[in-house]
Amino acid sequence: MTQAFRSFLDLAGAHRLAALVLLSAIGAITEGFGLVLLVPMVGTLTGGLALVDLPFPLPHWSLATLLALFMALVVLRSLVDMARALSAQRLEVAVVDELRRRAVAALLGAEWRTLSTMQQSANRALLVTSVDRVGEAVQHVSTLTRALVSLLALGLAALALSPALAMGCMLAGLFALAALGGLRRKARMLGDALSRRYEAIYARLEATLSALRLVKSFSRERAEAQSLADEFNSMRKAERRYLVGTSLARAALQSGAALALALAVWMSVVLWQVPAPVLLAMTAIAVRAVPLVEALQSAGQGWAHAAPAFDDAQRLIARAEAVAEVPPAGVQPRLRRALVLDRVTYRHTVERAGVSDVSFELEAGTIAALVGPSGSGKSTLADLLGGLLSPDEGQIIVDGLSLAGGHRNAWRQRVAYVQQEAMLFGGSVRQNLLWAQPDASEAQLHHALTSAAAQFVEELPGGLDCQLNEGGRSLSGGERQRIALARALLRDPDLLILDEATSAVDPESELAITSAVRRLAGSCTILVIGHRGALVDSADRRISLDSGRLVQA
Ligand SMILES: Nc1ncnc2c1ncn2[C@@H]1O[C@H](COP(=O)(O)OP(=O)(O)OP(=O)(O)O)[C@@H](O)[C@H]1O
Repeated sequence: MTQAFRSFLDLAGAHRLAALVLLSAIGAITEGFGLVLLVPMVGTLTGGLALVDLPFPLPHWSLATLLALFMALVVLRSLVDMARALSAQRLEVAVVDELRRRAVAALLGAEWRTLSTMQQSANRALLVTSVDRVGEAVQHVSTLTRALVSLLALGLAALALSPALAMGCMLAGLFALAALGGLRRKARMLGDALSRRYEAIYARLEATLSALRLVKSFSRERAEAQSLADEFNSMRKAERRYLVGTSLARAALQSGAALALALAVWMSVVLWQVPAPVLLAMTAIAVRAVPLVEALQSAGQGWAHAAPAFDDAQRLIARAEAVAEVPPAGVQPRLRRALVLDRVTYRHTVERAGVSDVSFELEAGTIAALVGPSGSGKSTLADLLGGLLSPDEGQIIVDGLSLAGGHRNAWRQRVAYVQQEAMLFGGSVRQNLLWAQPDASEAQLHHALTSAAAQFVEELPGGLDCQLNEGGRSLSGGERQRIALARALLRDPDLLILDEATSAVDPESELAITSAVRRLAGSCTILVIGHRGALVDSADRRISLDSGRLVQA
């Protein structure tokens, strides 16, 4: 059993699979029974019933009774078919939703160390496109189930009517499916290639759309449009190659089936003198079976083509779960005395240290400026202090409590972070603020805005309810930074990390923010990362890094 099929079984749940198989079986039995009924019907019509010699007794019902029974079977079958289609759809939704839920939960629960190195465009491709392809794969499993069960029922009906003929037809069908196995394997390869194409398209799209300003100012519109078109073309080619495979299989099966049917009719009439009512019912069974064999082949190819999406999703889940964070500890660290770094070393890669052997103590309620040249390890140190990263060596201690295991995760709830590229969400200013503190009162929102020198919000159309577009791009960089600061303040943090948080504001706003931040000193410990400016100058002390090492504390 392949890995993809194992994950399908795991996600589908036994009761949903059982419902699907049961409904397919009822549908198939009804159909098989209806086809067998053709024998007494045709026999009654032609008067040839006496010639029919079957291993089971045939009912001598009137034509009206037979037709009524036939009708009842057709109605029953269409109702069962409807229920089966609904059950297949429920199965698809359940598998897709569960897979997406697991992937999102695994991603969000993973350590920042791994998350920060993942290619997020590949994750986006996976969560949107691959998961949809998983939906297709599930549809193929439903089709396979229905086709297999129907063929089984038709096979039994055929065996009951004419064992020799039935065996011959079954062998021909099996031979055809085996001969087309290569196309199923090819579909799997093409499915893998398609996954890679989707990842490339997402990466390309994301690069272009997030750099539109750059694209326009460098007059790269045509070149970007061309490279996007090239990506889409290679995806279309991958899709077309798969389509060629399925069309080829259908054509081969149809031609093979016509030949097999002609041969079977000839042998039945000339060699075995099969009575006309039986021959007619057998032909009806064969005519019904051929599209089912086709469905089996095309669903097999479809499954093989879509199954790599299952593997991709499971790979992501396994990778993220392998680095799952320890859940937050029950005891939440609080910073009321001191935050201590004790010989802390963090390596981004084996040969690349972010910070090395750093030790200092930060007194609670003070403002510290973390300075140093570009690449000296400031952001790495901020991520360590904020509980996003854990040291490879040494430890970080908050009021005597080491931030190891679940304590580091719990500590993050006491930290607020404002980064240089202030990240706002599409929606109102109010929604952006409440995101950090959902139960904040109106007064708290206004107070946070005032503390962050962001009173300009009151002047925006709608004030707090002013709608921002994606990423808050309808505001200037400085305005975004001040709203981001207000959002951070709403968390009432023990540690506030300001990573170049005033880089985009004008001198007047910087002074306003600096005095607001100074007012916070005492109630909150503040780490200001930057090179220069009023905020850095206002700090109580400077912690200076160079090449990941402490040069002043
Ligand atoms: N994900 C990563 N993988 C590998 N190396 C990394 C990674 N992130 C940072 N580094 C390296 O770690 C070192 C410290 O980087 P860091 O971002 O902490 O510096 P910084 O002082 O904040 O720089 P800047 O002022 O330019 O933002 C640099 O040499 C950087 O190239």
